[in-house]
Order: sequence, then C-alpha cells, then structure tokens
Amino acid sequence: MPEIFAQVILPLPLHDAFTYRVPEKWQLQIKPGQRVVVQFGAKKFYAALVLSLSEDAPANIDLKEIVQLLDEEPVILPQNLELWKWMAGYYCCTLGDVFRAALPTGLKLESKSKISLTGNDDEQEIGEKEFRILELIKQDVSTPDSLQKKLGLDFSYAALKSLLDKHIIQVEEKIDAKYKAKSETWVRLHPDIKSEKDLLEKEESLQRAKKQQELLVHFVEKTGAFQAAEQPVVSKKELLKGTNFSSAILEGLVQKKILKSFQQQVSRIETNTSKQADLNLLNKYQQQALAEVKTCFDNNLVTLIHGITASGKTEIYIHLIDETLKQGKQALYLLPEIALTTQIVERLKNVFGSKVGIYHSRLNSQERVEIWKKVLLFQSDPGEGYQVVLGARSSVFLPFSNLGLVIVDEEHENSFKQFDPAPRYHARDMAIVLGKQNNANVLLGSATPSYESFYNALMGKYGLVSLTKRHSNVELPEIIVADLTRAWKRKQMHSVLTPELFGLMEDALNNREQVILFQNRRGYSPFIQCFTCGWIPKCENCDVSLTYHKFKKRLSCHYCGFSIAMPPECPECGSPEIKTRGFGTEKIEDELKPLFPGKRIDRMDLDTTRSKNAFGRIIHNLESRKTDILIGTQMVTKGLDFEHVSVVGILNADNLINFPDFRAHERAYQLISQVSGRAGRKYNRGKVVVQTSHPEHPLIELIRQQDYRAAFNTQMTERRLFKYPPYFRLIKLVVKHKKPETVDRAAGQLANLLKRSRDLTVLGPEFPLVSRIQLWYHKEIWVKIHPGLPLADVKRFILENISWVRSQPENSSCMVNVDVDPA
Ligand SMILES: Nc1ncnc2c1ncn2[C@@H]1O[C@H](COP(=O)(O)OP(=O)(O)OP(=O)(O)O)[C@@H](O)[C@H]1O
Ligand SMILES: [Zn+2]
Repeated sequence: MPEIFAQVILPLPLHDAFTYRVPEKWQLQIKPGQRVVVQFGAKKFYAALVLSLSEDAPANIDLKEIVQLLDEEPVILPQNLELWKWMAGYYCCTLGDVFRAALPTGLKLESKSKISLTGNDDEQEIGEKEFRILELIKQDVSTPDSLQKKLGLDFSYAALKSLLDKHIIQVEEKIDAKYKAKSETWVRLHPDIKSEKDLLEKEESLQRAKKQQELLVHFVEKTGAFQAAEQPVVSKKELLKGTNFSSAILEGLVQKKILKSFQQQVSRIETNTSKQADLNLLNKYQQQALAEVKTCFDNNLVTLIHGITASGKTEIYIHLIDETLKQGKQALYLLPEIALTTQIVERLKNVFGSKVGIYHSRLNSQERVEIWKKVLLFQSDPGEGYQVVLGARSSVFLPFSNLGLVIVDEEHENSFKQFDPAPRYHARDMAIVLGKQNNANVLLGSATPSYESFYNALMGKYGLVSLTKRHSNVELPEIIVADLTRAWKRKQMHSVLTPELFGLMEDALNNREQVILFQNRRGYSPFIQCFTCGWIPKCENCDVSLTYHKFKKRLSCHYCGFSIAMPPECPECGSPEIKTRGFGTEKIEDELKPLFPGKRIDRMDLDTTRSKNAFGRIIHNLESRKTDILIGTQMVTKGLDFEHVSVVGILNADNLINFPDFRAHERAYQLISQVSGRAGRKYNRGKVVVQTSHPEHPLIELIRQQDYRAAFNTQMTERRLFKYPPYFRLIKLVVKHKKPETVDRAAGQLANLLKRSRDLTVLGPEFPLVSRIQLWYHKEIWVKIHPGLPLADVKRFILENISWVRSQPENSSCMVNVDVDPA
C-alpha cells in the first residue's frame, strides 16, 4: 500500500496546516473532517482536524505519525471546510483560529498526558533525578506539568524519557471528548419471560416478596405488557415516579431475572411535539415581494428586502423556507443572538415542527453538539436530521450538506460581527460566501438596511425588494421631537421625561396600553462624582469611569467587570456628598415608580437578563400585559412584536448621534427607527417621542420624517468625501501592550511603515476612546483601501509589516489585532 499523509489543522494560532504520516492501520478509515491526536513540538499532544490527505510526502522533513484517530466518521464535511479557508484568508487569521471558533466546545478536545507505572522496575539502575520523579509518580503526581511544579529545577524531560525508555513508566495519552452522550436507565421484561403465562408464574413466585410483586404489577400496568402491541419498556425514572418503590426493590426483580435494566441514550434537546400549523396566507404586498425575491434568485442575485417594521418580513421568510424544504434542501435563518427570542422560535416551530434546530450561545455545550450532529445527520438520514436551523452568528459553521437558502434577518445589526477573538468575521458577509459556495439563495432583510448592503443593492450587485405597508395597514408611528434643554430651563421635566413624553405615557397607560422606553446605558448612573472635590472613581484596569449599580451598591467597570463597594465618603477629601451623574436604566426605573403609582415597570438590560430564563420572562410579562412600562437598552430594539405597545420614548437621542464613530449617524437612525417600530404594530397608529437637546440637528429631522433614503443619501456624501465604506474598505489594526511606551513605539513604527505605500490612506496611530482595557494599552491604526486595489496584496503588505514590527526585540510581546471591515 502506498503511504498516506494527512494535512491537519491544529487548534493554535498558526498559519499552516501540518503534515503527519498516517499509520497503516488507519489508511482505509481516515477521511478529511475527522479528528486525530497528533504530537506537536517536543511534548504536547493536540486533537487536530484532518484537512486533506495525499500520497506525497513533503520532501525535507522527518514526519511524525498520527497518534490516534478519534472519529469513525467526519464531524464536518469537506465543503464546510471551504468556508474556513475563505475566512482565514479574508480576515487575516489562521485556520487554527477558525477551527477554534467553528466547532462547538463539546467537539473540541483536551489533552492531558497522564503518566503511570508499568510495574516493571526489576533492578534497573536509575539516577537521582529519575528516582525523584518515580517517587512522585507513586504518589499520583501524574502529568509532566505537575511534576515540573513539584520538582522545579530538579525536573528534567531527559530523566522522564529515560524512565520511559527503560519501560518503568508509560504515558497514557488520555484525550477524551468532552461530549458524553447522556444516557438513562430503562427497564423491560427479562427475555426469558416470553408469554403471559411465564409472567404469571413469576408473579406467584414473589408471594414472599410483597413489594417486589407490587412493583411487577405496577410495571405491567404501566407498560401494558402482553396487552398492548408496543414494546413493554419504560424508563426507570418514569416507572418509579410518584410511587414508594425504591431502586433496591427494582434491583431485586432484576436479580431474579424477571426484569432487565439497560442504558439508553437520550437527547438533551427538548423534542417538540406541537402540531404543525399551516402557513399564513400572504397579503397582496407580501405576495408581490415574494415574487420579486424569487425573480432575483432566478438571476442568481443576493437579495435585500427592505421592509418597514411590522410589514411581515418574517412571513415571507417562512414561505421561502417552506419552498426550500419541499425541494429537499436545508435552510439557515440567521438572527442576532438577542433577537432569538421565544417569539420567533415558537413561530418557526409551529410551522416546521421537529425539522427545526435552534443554535445560539445560551445553549450548553452538550446541546450544541447535539444540534451539530443532527445537522450533519441530514446528509445520511434526511428524516431525522435538521433541515432548518434558526441560529445566531456561529451557525454559519454548522455542517450543512445540502443548503438551499440562507436568510439574514436584521442584517444591519453589528452584533453579527465578532469583535474578539479572531476570526473577526461578519456573519452576514459569511452567509453570502456560504451561499455562493453551496449554490444557495441568500436573502438579507431589514427595516433599516446597513448602508453597505443598501449601496450594493442600488449598484445592482444585490437584488432589491421593498415592502412599504404594515401588515395591519396601520401607519408607521408619528414621531414627536421633544426639546430637553427647553424643558429643563422651564422646569417642566418629570424626572427624565419631557412633558410631551410624560403626557403621552399617562394617556396610554390610562387606556391600558403599554410603553417602551429606550436608554442606551445600563446601571444606575454612568459615573459618580464627589460634590466637594470633583473626584470620579475609575477602573483599576481600564481607562473608564465606574458605573454605579444601586441594587448591588457597587461601582463596576463595563469593560472588565472590576467592581468595588460604593464608598460612604469621598476617599480623596472625605466629603460624604457623593452625587450620581447621568441616567442608566436602573435609575430610570427607580425614578419612574413614584411618577406612575400602581403601574408595573420592568427593565430589560444585560443586568436583568443574566439568568437563563429572565429574557423569556420579561417578554412573557409584556405579552400578557403584566408589564405596563418596559425600560431597556439596545435589547428592546430587536424584532420584538407586541400588539399593545402604543408609545415609545427615546430618552436621549444625543448620546447616540454624538458618538465618535463614522457609523454613528447610520446607527442612531437604525436604532431609533427600530425601537420606534415597536409602537402601534397592530391596532392604532403609535406615537414615538424622541428627546434631544438639539432638535435642530439635521439627523433628528430625517428621523422625524422617517426618510431612510434621505438619511442614507446625506451619509453617502460624507462617506465618499472622507473615504469610508462603502466607497473604501477599512482595516483596523490595534496594537496592544502592557507598557504605554511600547505601544507608542510599536504603533508608530507600524504606521510609518504602512504610510510608505502611496496607495493606502493610513490614519493614526491614536489612542481610542478607551485606551486601556484590562491592563493592556491600545493604540489604533486605520487603513483605508481604494476599491481598485488588489485586496489580497494589501493584506499581505500589512501582515508583513506587522511581523517585522513584532519581531523587533524592543517590541517583544506586543500584540497586533487585525480587524478587516471593522463594524
Ligand atoms: N400574512 C400574514 N398573516 C397573518 N399575520 C401576519 C401576516 N404578516 C404579518 N403578520 C403579523 O404581523 C406582525 C408583524 O410581522 P413581522 O414580525 O413578520 O414583521 P417584520 O417585518 O419582521 O417586523 P420587524 O422588522 O419590526 O421585526 C406579526 O405579528 C405577524 O404575525
Ligand atoms: Zn475595567
């Protein structure tokens, strides 16, 4: 047999795949997409993934053998790996980075080399160091790491190796998959009992073991043995539930060979047994839009559906998914993490039943592995595998075998972008690549498309379909701009509410309608300050002030989690007068309670949704009208669909508009339109109050007119002028080090090198808004790239210069993150 070599990806930030020899015993079995154990470096073992196989050995080097083959079948398909390669190339990261992001934790493996005695120690000469190692192994110190810890300089790998060579010790390379199938004990009749007569005989034999007899009768009743046609089996849990029988009684029957117990794997995923509902009939606008989308698909176009809030985009998606399933293909429906609420999950499950898998980060790792395997299963067993996945960002990595449709809902959402660690990918853009690679249709949807996507649509690169009517035929809400400065001056404010907003809230609440208030800051107040000396507490690790959380009576950092107790007095001057500054959601909740006595106020932000079910509870309470007023951060803007919300308040639009980011206006427009869109979705036209100190700001006027096109056009002029996307591509480089002088120097060197290219526009280096996070100083360099330039060459040029800067001894341990298309 010719020799076979495997190219494997290691879970390390290394650029290449590495080649190993395949031992003869696995030559017939090994396939790309399987996991293998390999030794890398002198002493480390890793679970790697086979990328490809070949018969040609690389010429120069001495190759190691694969230590172990972990999977019988691939955990990922060759076509899925195409996406990995594309991603690593495009986002300037390594295949190892993609590997770590792609597989669910439960399929990634941990390596622990365990050393044990062989029992073979007959009179061999051993040295001092070998002796000490042996003594420790006898006391169960069993890994090289822990030996090294105990022995310090007395530890030597040579001594360890010598003991191995003498066969006194052995290495058990114990690599175990974290995922273990969950199993349950089940009970059935012992196979010796073949007829009802056998059963009766056994029962009589139990005259002197009353409890056992009773349990046997209970078993027969429960399973209908010899009466019902089905297999008389029941889970142990089910059998003993609500009875006084103990496990010991059951064990007695098993020992007497009357019952038999066995282990059976169970799924951790709740099985949905709900009946499948029919599809809703589309209204005439939706029908028209659906037809247009299909025409675009026929022309092989990625398509953008721009449909106002509550126009019923979801219904169109459901119809498209349905058609995809009828063609026997799979569909992927991507949503931002936070929009994956019970509302949308239920809607999909009602229609597609057990064909739908849900995949997001709130699942535990076991559950994620099961979803992964059921998506994979579709290839061999379409009846059992998942045909539809509703998922967040990382579901682009799932092992689809026959993808026909990819939908990206709320495509403008920047949470589709992974910020840290690498790969810093954008799931919307990856969805488009995934679609291309699989010949699947791609549909992007939003009420406020990202300016990049809308631009692509206007340029004819994407198909464009519009929906301009709400399903209920109710008009988009009326937007009222309220002047904060004027109301403060005239002393008309009710806490944080202008008289306009306060009045509308009172009316709505009196009519049993609901209100949503949006504030983009959580906590009680963004900072506190000593009234006497002006002291403001800051984070120890980051360059930010600490946010006050009243309920916890603590000040905490929203970047690193550092927190301290609220000081009773100013540590600088001793004054007891410490004032809270600004309004977070927690403070607003506090202040509104006395303004609306008897009304139920709830809050939805990161702090109130940490527990697993909190999110669902808040939504349920709003849906069932147990909540009158909901205060929330960005979370309340995402796709929520409630019938009785009639007033929405944006408490401070200026925070959004004045953010120092080239996307600030785009984002402010999106956020305000999205949250406004929660009002008046079904019955009467809703009202939205936008509070601002700058009512004359041009963006505020565009928001008031709800003119997406005009807002887009104004921004495009600026983007073109200042060389921003979609006219130019951006790559952001972040140089990091614990010493500010090193960051300064390295970033300066890098920027100067890049500026030598006359084709590129290089900005910086500059300290970002928050220049120190978790003790690391940051400095940013922005590279603007003309669309005519070959991107791959530009990236290579950047990476080469980064390598050079990092290789300078004075910059040692300096990190540089590369962020392609920063969001
Ligand atoms: N054809 C239809 N038949 C019955 N109900 C519909 C239909 N179309 C839409 N609806 C209902 O109208 C409401 C709004 O629809 P949907 O949530 O799909 O809007 P959307 O366009 O996704 O809005 P948003 O962008 O705000 O998330 C939902 O309650 C939905 O069930
Ligand atoms: Zn911090």
